[in-house]
Amino acid sequence: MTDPALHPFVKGHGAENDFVILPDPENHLILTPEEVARLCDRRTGLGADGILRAVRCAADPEAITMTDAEWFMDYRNPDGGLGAMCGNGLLLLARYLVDVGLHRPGALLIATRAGTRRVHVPDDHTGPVTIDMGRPCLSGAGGIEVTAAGRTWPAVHVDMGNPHAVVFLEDTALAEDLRTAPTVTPAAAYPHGATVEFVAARGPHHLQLRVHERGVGETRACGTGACAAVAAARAHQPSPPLAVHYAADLPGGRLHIVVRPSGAIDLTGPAVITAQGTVHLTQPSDSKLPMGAARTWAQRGSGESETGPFRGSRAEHAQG
Ligand SMILES: N[C@H](CCC[C@H](N)C(=O)O)C(=O)O
Repeated sequence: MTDPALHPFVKGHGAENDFVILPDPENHLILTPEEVARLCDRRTGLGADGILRAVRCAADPEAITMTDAEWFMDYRNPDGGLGAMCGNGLLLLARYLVDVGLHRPGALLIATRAGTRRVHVPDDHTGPVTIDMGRPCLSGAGGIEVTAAGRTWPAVHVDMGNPHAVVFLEDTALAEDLRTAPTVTPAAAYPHGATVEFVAARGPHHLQLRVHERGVGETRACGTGACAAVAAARAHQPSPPLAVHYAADLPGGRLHIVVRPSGAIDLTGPAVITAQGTVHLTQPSDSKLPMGAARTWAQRGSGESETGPFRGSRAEHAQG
């Protein structure tokens, strides 16, 4: 008899920005803020910069009316808050869906609270993944300031589907200790908080970043943050006649940003699955999935599963 509170999970990261994926195709799980905080705790839980619940849009009456995507990324911050959009998380979720045969490699649409994003996943299970992140929005509050380590700097507001305040420094070390959240003013401009990027230019198309993420803390990398930094760096430039490639170096690794003539931004980065298993959920799902149903990682690529929760062949999901 399986414990109904046990649920399959997959762990992974993009440039060391790490996440727990909870497959929940039929939208059964009830994730409370307390459950999310416990799962993300690096001692009492699995440890992560966020939770990605993967839900078939067909199982969410609201989602199915708003998107052509087959899957919805329900992103949660470790403080228990809902997240609208997560670049590194979306890279990882797309890799997971392709690697376990739930979607064919190539282009796939994934719905988020910030809208639907088109993702490209190579069929080699290891190469970098790319997201069309859409156009950044720099309009909105002016006079943004960020205070950290007792110093205050002007900042550029960028919306990537989630809010960012970007500070340019000679050296990112000047931000000093980011274990305390920077203060962003005016507070009214960010009623639900903001992710703060500290950026140093290392070349005309090469940025170095440190990021303090809303609801998380300082992370090793931030996909939407890297895009926001590039958008802020180009705040006074017109869209380029040809695509422009930026390298964004973060403590956890390099992300690649391409600014297209349309003004839309592509994010390309690594997506590495590191573990799978089962986890005890204190809010047991009413899932019908017997524990043994967890699609094993070893089955990836076959597309066939006798027991997986997402039964069916790769061909069946090919229409996805
Ligand atoms: N925690 C932030 C989002 C950061 C997402 C970051 N991990 C990324 O890769 O984009 C928020 O609540 O807006």
